[in-house]
Formats: sequence, C-alpha cells, structure tokens
Amino acid sequence: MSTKIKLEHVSKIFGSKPKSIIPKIKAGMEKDQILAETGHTVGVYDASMDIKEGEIFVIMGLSGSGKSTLIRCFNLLNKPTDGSIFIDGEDIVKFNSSQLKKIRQEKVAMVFQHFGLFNHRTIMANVEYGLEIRNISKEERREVAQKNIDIVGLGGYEDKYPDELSGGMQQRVGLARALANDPDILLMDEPFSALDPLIRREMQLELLDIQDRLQKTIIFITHDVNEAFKLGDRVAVMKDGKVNQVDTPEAIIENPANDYISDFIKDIDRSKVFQAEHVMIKPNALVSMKDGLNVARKEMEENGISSVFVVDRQRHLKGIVTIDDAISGLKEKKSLEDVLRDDVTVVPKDEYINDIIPKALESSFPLAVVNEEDKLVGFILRVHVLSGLVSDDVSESDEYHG
Ligand SMILES: Nc1ncnc2c1ncn2[C@@H]1O[C@H](COP(=O)(O)OP(=O)(O)OP(=O)(O)O)[C@@H](O)[C@H]1O
Repeated sequence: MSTKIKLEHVSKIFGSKPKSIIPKIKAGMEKDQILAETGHTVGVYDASMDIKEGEIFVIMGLSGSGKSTLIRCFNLLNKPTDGSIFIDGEDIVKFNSSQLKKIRQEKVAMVFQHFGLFNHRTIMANVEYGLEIRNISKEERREVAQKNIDIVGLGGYEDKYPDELSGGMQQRVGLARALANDPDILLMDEPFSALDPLIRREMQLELLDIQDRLQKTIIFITHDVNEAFKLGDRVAVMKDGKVNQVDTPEAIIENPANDYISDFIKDIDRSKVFQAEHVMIKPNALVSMKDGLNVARKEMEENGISSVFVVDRQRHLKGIVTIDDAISGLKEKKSLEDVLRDDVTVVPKDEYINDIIPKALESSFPLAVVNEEDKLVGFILRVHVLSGLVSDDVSESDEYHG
C-alpha cells in the first residue's frame, strides 16, 4: 500500500506565542510545566507517521491526550505550529486558502461525534449539502445522495428530519454526508462515542463493511481500546500530546512500547484482536497422498505426534490421519486413503479467535488453517484455544503437530 498521508514532526501549541514553546519542549520541559510557566498548552508535540492508502488508522488516547488536536491538523482546521503534513505528496501546511477549500471539499471529509447535522434540513438535504456548495446540479446531487443514503442503510428515510431518527441513524446520515463528496480520506472524530453500546457495535461492523466496499483512507479517533483494536489496521497511541507507539493491534499487544501502553491494553479482549494466523502453528510434518500410510506413520513416530494432516500436491487439505489408525491400518494392509479422516475443521487464516473457540470445542482434531487459495498454512490446537487462548507459549507445545 502506498503512503497517502505523511506527518513529519507535527506540533500544535495553543497560546499567544506558540513557536517560542518548541525549543522549550526540545529542551525537555514537560506539558504541565509549560502551561504553568508560559500559559501555553501543548496539544500535540512532534507527531510523525505514515498513513497508507486504504487503511483504517486509529488514533487512541485518553481525554486530553491530543487526539482531536491532531485529527484537526489533517484538514488544517488546526494549523500546525511546526512540521509538515503531506497528502498525496503535497505539503498542505503550505496551501493557500483556495487550495485548502478545494481539498476540504473534494479530498478530505469529516464525521463528527455529535453528528453535526442540520436539523431544519431533511436527511436527503443534509446528505446533498456538500454537493450543493460545490454547485453540482440538482439531478446529480439527488442521485449521488441517494446512492450514499443507500450505502449507509437509510433508504426510505430521505424525507425525515434528523430529530426523527435515533442516534445511530443520525450518525449514518453524518457518514453518508461525508461520503457524498467521494473523498479519498475520511476523518472520524469519536464518531460512535455518543451511541449506546449495542448501536455502537452495530456501527463498528457497518463501518468495516462499508470500508471493505469503498476502500477509503480512514483516520478514526477513539479513547476506547477495544474499539481501536477492532477497527484499526494500525493504531497510534497518544499520551500528553505525544505519539507513544504506532503499530498493528497485534504488534502493540505483543510488544507494548512502554508501561503506559501495557497498562492501557491490559483489559483488551485478545480473542477479538488475534486472528487464526497469529496463533497458528506451522506444521513441521505434512504428508502427501502419494506418500502412503507407512510414511505417515514414520512422520508421526519421528516427530512424536499423534496425528498428521494429509495434503495434495498443491497443499490443499485432504484430511487427517491418526497414529492409531495408521498402525492398525498397516496391519490390515489398508491404504492411506482408507484410514483418512475428513472431519477436520477448517478455518480461514483471518478468522478471529473469538469465532474459533466454539469450533475448537466441537472438533476432536486440531483445526486446520488455510489461506486465500485454500492451502494449508498452519493449525491450531484445541487445548491452546481453551487454555488462555493466545498465551505466549502457544508455539512451544509439542502435544500435537499437524
Ligand atoms: N483551542 C484550544 N485552545 C487551547 N487549548 C486547547 C485547544 N484545543 C485543545 N486544547 C488543549 O490541547 C490538549 C489536547 O486536547 P484534545 O482535545 O486534542 O485532546 P483529546 O485527546 O481529543 O481529548 P478528548 O477525548 O477529551 O476530546 C488539551 O490539554 C486541551 O485542553
């Protein structure tokens, strides 16, 4: 994926002489001391990051950590005190007002926490708004707005007014309005935090679904670590105006950059973050149909394992054979095919552990993990899914091998 947005050493200081504060921070002065001695507030300090085209990039942090200040820099609602922001390679901090107007109308759209809808306008007229100020013709406006109302699942509500809709529905209108200008970049500042938990979960799934279809570059702000890790392809963790870590949810959980982040993520539900490919074990023994039963038995004996997966030449799974079946099958002069069991549960490599648990409970064999081409890439042991899910020792087990 190519870089869509690049931040280089972006700082935003609030106060009468913001630039004078930068050297003080460089010299190691902390945010509290700066406020006490100079009356300036450090909103964001020295943020650098690359955001890739088509990713959901989450900025997470507690209240006051600088998330909103930072996201408002992406469309220059906040002009950085220092640093550069490149969108598609152009430094927007240097843009004049007409360039800025264009980029806000056409390339970057924002969805707000409290929806920001016009209460005197119908849903249709709210969604049409951005197109209207760009002087798009009435017919085209209607067509584009209708398409986006349908995308967010609000077909049939076009003539209602915002206060006739629930919070979740109002936020869908906010999303449709942002999408109507077909922006490359969507800025979402705590869009779901005013919603109750059930609606919030529904909206999270809806956003993932819409993103699958539209592939925008999304910057999403939240203070909720579970939301961050559920939605984010990558997550930036902020504290006191500074970006502490930028990485994938899995990498942050495995290697938190400092104690603050360890503390932040201790309540995370790992089963909703880790996917099959993160916890699977790569098989060190595999048997192909043409190898035959004797080879299968040897593989199991030499590796000290009680079952082995059988694949074809393309590594597609054919089934599993157990050591007991292999030994008795050989005595009875049976072939590998005769004793092959096909009741193996197969899971795609991007399936969440949360969804794998019930399958593991039902299966008497290790679960087979396959890639997009349906090739066997690993396996997951029932015992590990059940005991602490994705504990660090998962790869050290020698109880079974596939
Ligand atoms: N316009 C402003 N003038 C002065 N200080 C500001 C301004 N906007 C934000 N700040 C300060 O900058 C710091 C970061 O605030 P910001 O709103 O970005 O945090 P946040 O992480 O988004 O918090 P929240 O989740 O509560 O919105 C805070 O200390 C805040 O008081």
